[in-house]
Amino acid sequence: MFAARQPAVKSVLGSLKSQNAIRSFATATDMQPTKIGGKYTVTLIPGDGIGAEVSDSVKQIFKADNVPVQWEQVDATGVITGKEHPESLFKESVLSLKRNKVGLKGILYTPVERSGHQSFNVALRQELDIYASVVLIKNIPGYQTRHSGVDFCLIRENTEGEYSGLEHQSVPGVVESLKIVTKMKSERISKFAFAFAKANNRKKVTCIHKANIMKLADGLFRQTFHEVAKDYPSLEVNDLIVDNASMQAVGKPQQFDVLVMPNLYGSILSNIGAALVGGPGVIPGCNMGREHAVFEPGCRHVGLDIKGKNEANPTAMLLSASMMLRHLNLDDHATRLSQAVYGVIADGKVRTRDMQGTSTTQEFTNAVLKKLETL
Ligand SMILES: NC(=O)C1=CN([C@@H]2O[C@H](COP(=O)(O)OP(=O)(O)OC[C@H]3O[C@@H](n4cnc5c(N)ncnc54)[C@H](O)[C@@H]3O)[C@@H](O)[C@H]2O)C=CC1
Ligand SMILES: O=C(O)CCC(=O)C(=O)O
Ligand SMILES: [Mg+2]
Repeated sequence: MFAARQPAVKSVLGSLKSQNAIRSFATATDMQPTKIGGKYTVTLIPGDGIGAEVSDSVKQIFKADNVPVQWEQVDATGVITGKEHPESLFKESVLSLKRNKVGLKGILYTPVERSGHQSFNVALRQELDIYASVVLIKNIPGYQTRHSGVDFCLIRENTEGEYSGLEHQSVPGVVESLKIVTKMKSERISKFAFAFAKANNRKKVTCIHKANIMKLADGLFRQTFHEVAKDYPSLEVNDLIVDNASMQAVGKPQQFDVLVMPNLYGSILSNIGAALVGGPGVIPGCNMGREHAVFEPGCRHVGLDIKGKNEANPTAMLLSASMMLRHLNLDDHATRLSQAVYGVIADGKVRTRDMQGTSTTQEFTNAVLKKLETL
């Protein structure tokens, strides 16, 4: 069914093909978004930093293109203003996502200081069990970077590993930080990666780990990966230590196809991957679970330094929104949106500062709106 609806722009964004597979995987696991009066209700969490600006770009474009989505916006924040503790808004955003099953999200700020609260981004992924982070790293047509021929996909375990948040001080000056790796979660993320690779005609799945040092934790992840691999004999399989993988990603990224890894390595490699093809402002992503799907920029940066400056690149949020539309079976709107965004970048006249341009967020949005009229 999904193969028959291959989007016309697949040569522009091969990842759209991958998005079909993300959707088919999700659909197979019983996910039913809220739909009222022909419109999907989608939770929108703009997030902190540049979140409001890039979400506004999505809202303007959805409205102009008559996308049948109505937003249920929750202005959750990780910033403590002194007036109100952000916990209640965070809980509201989780409830909204549980109701609607589908969300579009910016990034919530997490204080670095010890007295600060836990990451709401991480808590949300754990609460909804959206266990598979999918980030697509692919050259953008018309935007030249050091490497061409980059096209790989990061599948990252999203709910445990180094992000378990379990730390304690045994005695003053000695801290233990627990990295949790379970057989069950290693198995399901490996299965997701292989199913994803097969559905997208990918050829190779690489497990990224540090099993030479973390023999028990990463050893379990790696061993489980190889056990699951036996069910997919048509796919090439290998594994790579994360340090080497980082070096290879910078030096020869064309060798990568689908990579599967524990949580922290996914954060690092998604940042390296972003830098390979255009930066944090252009990488879309999604977080898939059995029941919920939350779409968010793949590089996951809050961008407090450019908040309110009309400077942010909305591409990552727009392409995440396009992935979301495909997940909702709104393929035509999804394709129009990604085609318009890629078209504007390829034209080369309107680009934001992170892509060496001078255009503002709103000017980029206006250019996408104009491009949509031509499609
Ligand atoms: N209090 C403040 O004003 C600031 C605090 N921070 C600290 O940084 C932490 C989080 O920051 P990080 O994750 O390190 O990275 P980040 O959120 O600072 O982002 C990394 C870089 O990518 C840029 N960027 C991200 N998305 C972009 C987009 N769509 N378009 C253009 N540029 C984009 C940002 O402007 C920044 O230069 C915060 O938790 C905070 O501790 C960072 C900056 C300012
Ligand atoms: O939640 C946060 O504040 C940052 C987490 C992060 O770096 C990530 O999820 O990649
Ligand atoms: Mg990160």
